[in-house]
Amino acid sequence: MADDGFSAARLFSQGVSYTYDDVIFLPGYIDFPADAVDLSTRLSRRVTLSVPCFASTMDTVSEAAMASLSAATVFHSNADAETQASILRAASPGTPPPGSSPRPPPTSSAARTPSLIGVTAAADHRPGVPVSEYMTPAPRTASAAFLADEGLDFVPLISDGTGDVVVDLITALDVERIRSYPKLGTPSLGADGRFVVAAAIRTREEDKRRLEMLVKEGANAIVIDSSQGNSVYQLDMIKYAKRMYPEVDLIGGNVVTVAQAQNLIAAGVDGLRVGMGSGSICTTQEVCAVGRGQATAVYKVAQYAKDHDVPVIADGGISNSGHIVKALTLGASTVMMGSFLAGSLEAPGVYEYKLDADIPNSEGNNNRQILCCSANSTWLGHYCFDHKAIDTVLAEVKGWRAKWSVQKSFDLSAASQLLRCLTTGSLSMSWRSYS
Ligand SMILES: NC(=O)C1=CN([C@@H]2O[C@H](COP(=O)(O)OP(=O)(O)OC[C@H]3O[C@@H](n4cnc5c(N)ncnc54)[C@H](O)[C@@H]3O)[C@@H](O)[C@H]2O)C=CC1
Ligand SMILES: O=c1[nH]c(=O)c2[nH+]cn([C@@H]3O[C@H](COP(=O)(O)O)[C@@H](O)[C@H]3O)c2[nH]1
Repeated sequence: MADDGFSAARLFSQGVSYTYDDVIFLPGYIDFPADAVDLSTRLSRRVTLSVPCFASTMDTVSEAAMASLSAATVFHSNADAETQASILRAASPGTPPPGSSPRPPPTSSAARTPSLIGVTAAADHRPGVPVSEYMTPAPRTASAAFLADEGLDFVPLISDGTGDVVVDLITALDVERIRSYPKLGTPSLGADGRFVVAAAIRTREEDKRRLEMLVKEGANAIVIDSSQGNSVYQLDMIKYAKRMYPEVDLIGGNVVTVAQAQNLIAAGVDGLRVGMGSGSICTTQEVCAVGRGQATAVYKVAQYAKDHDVPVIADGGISNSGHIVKALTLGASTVMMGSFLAGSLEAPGVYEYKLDADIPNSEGNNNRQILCCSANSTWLGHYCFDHKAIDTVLAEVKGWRAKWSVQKSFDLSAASQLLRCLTTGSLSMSWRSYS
């Protein structure tokens, strides 16, 4: 076969560090449909994911709702250990999706474990009337047609063989998502049937207690969260965690060089997180003068780690689907994303809209004003040069809010955000060509 390209081995041995945007791949040959591609991968040695993307350990991105994304999420440690453990607990599949407020379905109270006898819709509720008089008998299937026919916004999911115990609620939104996006409809589930979740710890003494609580809450993997993983503190924590909880996968990092990776792998990590200064808000390269172009870092670490069967997470700097393709092609098993998912419905942060506007000041000149507003219209701040124009500004904001509600009615879920990326075809094409 004619080869007029430049191999990765050659490219990355020139003493130059490349970012994602510095490299581009040559196209291969397509002989398969996009939906034939299996996107499943490994987060770490023993934890598998249905898609190769998951959410960053950041308090603006990863809390319980993000776990309903088909990929995994890493719960941040910017909270006390109890709060973090409760976020992990809330991520069980029995937790209703954000924004929905399903009422408990009627159950028979005679049994010790309540068993399901029917479902009701909000409009049906009649105070003082026994629920059995207006409920619909318990459905066995959750289909879009069933929901529409019955006028319900959710149906309960009943476990097999345990006496009609309700284990989950399937909402109309879930059904719609599964129907439109069959690939992403397959969530990443652990052996216990719960969403795959990981949680972050740091390397201080008090993190040993945090670690214990997170393991008790069923974390599938623990991420030791540091901008520079190759430290005596992290090595000690890895050894401690592996000794105390050998059943839990441990992800170390962050690293960008083979020397760093060597130390962490020797200490026993099951996964490596790669990226120093690659994140959208990262200041490591400016503040600490260390780091590496993310394409080079992923390639170098992944080359070494694959010989030790340690999956690599490419962390940070993903701002388009091409970056995901590049990270995976260069050897990462998954990508970790912060800003890419921060604006989605599942993210805990408030929506913040920044708008530029030309608004006349008292002298009749136009001043550029930058307005910041959260989704519920709480002012986060505004910067205008002429305070007398504030009334005008507020009037403008009113107009914009109308537009925002239209914008918000678009599907901004993290799942669809990812799907748009993963179904572009470029991913499947490159995967097939380069794997
Ligand atoms: N990927 C990236 O490039 C970056 C990520 N971050 C994120 O910011 C957060 C904080 O990261 P870092 O500042 O690196 O946190 P860190 O906790 O790893 O380090 C902070 C400082 O504490 C020291 N330290 C850690 N454990 C210690 C112990 N047991 N005894 C004494 N000293 C100890 C470290 O040596 C370091 O000087 C993390 O969430 C990280 O992911 C921050 C910067 C860059
Ligand atoms: O310099 C930093 N200061 C911070 O406060 C910080 N918080 C997160 N991170 C890192 O950025 C990653 C997410 O990057 P993206 O938004 O580009 O996906 C994350 O996954 C982290 O590796 C930080 N870096």
